[in-house]
Amino acid sequence: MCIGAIADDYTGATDLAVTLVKGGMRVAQLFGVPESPIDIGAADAVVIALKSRTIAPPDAVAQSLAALDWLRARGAHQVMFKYCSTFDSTERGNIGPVADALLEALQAPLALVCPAFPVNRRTVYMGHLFVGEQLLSESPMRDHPLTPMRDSNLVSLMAAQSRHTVGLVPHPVVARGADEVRSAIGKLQTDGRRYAVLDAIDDHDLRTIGQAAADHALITGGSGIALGLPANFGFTASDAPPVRPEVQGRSVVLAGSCSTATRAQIDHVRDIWPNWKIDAEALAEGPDPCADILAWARETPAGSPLLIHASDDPATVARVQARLGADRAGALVEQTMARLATGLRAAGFSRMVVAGGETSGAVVGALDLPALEICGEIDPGVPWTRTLSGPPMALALKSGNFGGVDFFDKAFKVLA
Ligand SMILES: Nc1ncnc2c1ncn2[C@@H]1O[C@H](COP(=O)(O)OP(=O)(O)O)[C@@H](O)[C@H]1O
Ligand SMILES: O=C(O)[C@@H](O)C(=O)COP(=O)(O)O
Repeated sequence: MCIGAIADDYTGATDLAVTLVKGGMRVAQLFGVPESPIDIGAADAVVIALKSRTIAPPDAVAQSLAALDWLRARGAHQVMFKYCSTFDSTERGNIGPVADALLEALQAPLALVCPAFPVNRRTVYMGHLFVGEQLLSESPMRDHPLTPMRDSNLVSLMAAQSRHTVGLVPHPVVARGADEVRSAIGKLQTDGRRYAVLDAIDDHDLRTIGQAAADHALITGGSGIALGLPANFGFTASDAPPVRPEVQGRSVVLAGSCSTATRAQIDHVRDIWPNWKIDAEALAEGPDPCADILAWARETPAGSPLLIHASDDPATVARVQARLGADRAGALVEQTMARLATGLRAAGFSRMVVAGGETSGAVVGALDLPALEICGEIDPGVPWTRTLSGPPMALALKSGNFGGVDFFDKAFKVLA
């Protein structure tokens, strides 16, 4: 195994997996650390997806170290810790604590920090993370239900979460190529820094950084930083046609993401597709709406995909959270989505798009899927996947802010 990756959520894991597949690698994507022997075939890279982004930091560290042990026991040459391209985290973590634990376990002198993903307009300049034209802290990510991002400076964000010191390799150095990057990293190391934030504003920068990181034991970042990694192991970009999951059945979108992109995608189909809006606040009082929603789904004519969503605008989410608490509100919606997913699968909905990282974690957990095969990409960072066990299903786990406005429609058209 050339690369062993640990992703802090399920959508992020498929995002990384498809990047490595496009780089020419055979990739196995697993959910959680396997508890029993699992066949990873001739995988060049294994991505272990955890749902560790917003859990208590000690739990995130323990799960990540267990994943690291599993990957190292199978010969992983280089380890990547994948987190969100918008650095989704809180002051207590979990990016810093997990990175620290991995750094120490691997006895790595320093690890790179680079969430840039330019194709989805996440760039890093002078250590500051931008989403499109806006600083992260001025983007809609400042109102994320679980990880509101109110600072854009990756050096200070990482320093606040980590026990170690953090330096910067600024863009003018990255633009001068891999040798300059290596030497800047060496200087930071000599100064006692254990993390280097790297600027990257386009894919060329990311390939430079990947090249400079060839002998690093640990790399941390978004999927963008993985663009340059397969080449270090002799892989060349795949020109194989995208695999289409050949799965028959009805189509449904389950959306628990309240991100701007998902809300626009919902608006795009809401007047066309049969849809059901889950009232997050009402979930606390009951009754459980799942039976009614499943009956509605079964009775709705099969001609169109269905949309089931809890997504709301920031002001409404804030009101619900003020009443229920952010964690409880999130958990109630996630548990509802999880129950719906199993009921929908049983009712023949075997083509499913799930919008939202935490939501995807809850759904995949309920469907009890140990692994997925990565198929063709729908929009950057979001592939179709196919189940490898149990009833055949095509699943697309969509990061909240990924995908064009017509993503839902486009996803099912690809399968038609
Ligand atoms: N109406 C709502 N009110 C409060 N929380 C909500 C609502 N709808 C969804 N949520 C929660 O918001 C969180 C969204 O996170 P996630 O699924 O990771 O989406 P994203 O990928 O956009 O970050 C989930 O925990 C979800 O259950
Ligand atoms: O890096 C990214 O932006 C994604 O791969 C990702 O991790 C997104 O997380 P969610 O928006 O919570 O799905």
